[in-house]
Amino acid sequence: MSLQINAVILAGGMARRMGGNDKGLVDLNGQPMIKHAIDRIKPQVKEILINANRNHSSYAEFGYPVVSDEDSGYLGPLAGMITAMAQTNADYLLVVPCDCPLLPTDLVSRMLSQLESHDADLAVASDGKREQPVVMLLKPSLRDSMKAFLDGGERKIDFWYAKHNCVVTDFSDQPNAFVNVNTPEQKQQLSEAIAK
Ligand SMILES: Nc1nc2c(ncn2[C@@H]2O[C@H](COP(=O)(O)OP(=O)(O)OP(=O)(O)O)[C@@H](O)[C@H]2O)c(=O)[nH]1
Repeated sequence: MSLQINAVILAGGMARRMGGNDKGLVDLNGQPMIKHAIDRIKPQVKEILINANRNHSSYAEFGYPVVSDEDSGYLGPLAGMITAMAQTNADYLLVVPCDCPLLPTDLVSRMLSQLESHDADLAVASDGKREQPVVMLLKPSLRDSMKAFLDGGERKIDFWYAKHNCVVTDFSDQPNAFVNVNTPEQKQQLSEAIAK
């Protein structure tokens, strides 16, 4: 029996460094930022969920369900994850942010293979220098633990996964895969690099 893997694309942040403009909808080389992530992830998963806290009708135009954080307090990415984990019936949930337009096309296969070979609960991606805490493959059954962590006032994702059986999947062979866009200047730089 093949495993079902679904994805949530997190677009629920305030995007303060982008001047408050909704980062997932900001144009990058002719497409909304989130569309680049969707195109990378779509072939790798069965279903996609978009997690956004504003502009729902714009996000709905991509053709996937859109959900807001259960708690509307902008509690950070973990809030989006627990919302998505409650709504999925998949074996594993892939979590990615909306602001990484160059995500690996072999993200799921490599994380899953490592996760299974280590009998781990979750895999987190690394670019070889840093772990990428908002790029994870995890079991939805971890939701209770994540919710308790968040309810306890904690926000740091790496502190949460350090409590679990976690493997780090190395993507240092794709050094730009997790380039992320937080500011208008970074958007301009990436736009020029993609266009070359
Ligand atoms: N659901 C949800 N996602 C969030 C929240 N805060 C950040 N994220 C998402 O987590 C990822 C990383 O977010 P950041 O870039 O650190 O935060 P941001 O709010 O988008 O941007 P800044 O305000 O500039 O820090 C992005 O995909 C965000 O959309 C939140 O409160 N809820």
